[in-house]
Amino acid sequence: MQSIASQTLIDIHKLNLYYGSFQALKSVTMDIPEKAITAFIGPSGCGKSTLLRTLNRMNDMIPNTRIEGKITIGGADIYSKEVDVETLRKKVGMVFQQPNPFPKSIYDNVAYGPRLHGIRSKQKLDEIVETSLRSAVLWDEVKDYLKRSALSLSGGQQQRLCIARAIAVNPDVLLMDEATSALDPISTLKIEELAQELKDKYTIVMVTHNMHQAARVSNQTVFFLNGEVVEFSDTEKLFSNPRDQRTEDYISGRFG
Ligand SMILES: Nc1ncnc2c1ncn2[C@@H]1O[C@H](COP(=O)(O)OP(=O)(O)OP(=O)(O)O)[C@@H](O)[C@H]1O
Repeated sequence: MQSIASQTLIDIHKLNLYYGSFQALKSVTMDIPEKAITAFIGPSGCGKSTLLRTLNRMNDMIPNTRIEGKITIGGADIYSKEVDVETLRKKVGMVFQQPNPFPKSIYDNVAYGPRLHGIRSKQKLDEIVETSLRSAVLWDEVKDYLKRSALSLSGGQQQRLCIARAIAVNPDVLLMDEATSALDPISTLKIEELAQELKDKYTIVMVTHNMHQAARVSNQTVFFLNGEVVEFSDTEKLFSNPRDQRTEDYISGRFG
């Protein structure tokens, strides 16, 4: 992927995160550019998902979690007391490893967020549902079945529905936590292509176990080890000419 020069949207500064007495993130500092795909890679347990969860405060839901340091998104401190977490999560949507549509119709899944945020007009909701499903490249497959249960869709379709549901509330950021690891290769490819399209409008941060996916899809890659950032580079550079020996060992398959 060619890197694109763009502005920082997410600024993480000296972030420490503790689960009880265990320190899972150690002085993590990075600038994540807007409208690009940033991938987090590293061996199991290195803190990728933990860091991703801090970006929309999903870690608030985990007991005994404590953080130090600062994260700003678009200049606003997301851990400040004034922040309304629901509003933050609207702006910073998330897609998980297992597709998790609600046991509702396809339409109601996408309309859920907009309704929650006060949109009542049927015409407006129809419009949002169509646009979101089109953006998630699912519209053509489901347009005649919008009343059907979301659970009747295939895993790959369900994941695209979850992306449509996240898009429907007009976020700035999309977090993807191993969003393709439960999918077959063709569905995976579709999500990767979709991410490429979505990055023109959204800032995407993805955790992936699959280095090839990071290399194929992302503009920037961050390599983590034991809760620390080892290297943050343009993806092409990180995979072709890593700065750190540990990155080289990891990408060449010597561990992890
Ligand atoms: N809820 C929790 N309570 C206690 N420790 C946790 C919790 N969640 C994660 N950890 C620990 O924090 C460390 C980082 O975990 P995290 O899930 O962020 O890693 P990861 O790089 O995403 O791993 P994986 O690739 O296996 O998903 C691990 O040692 C993990 O055991």
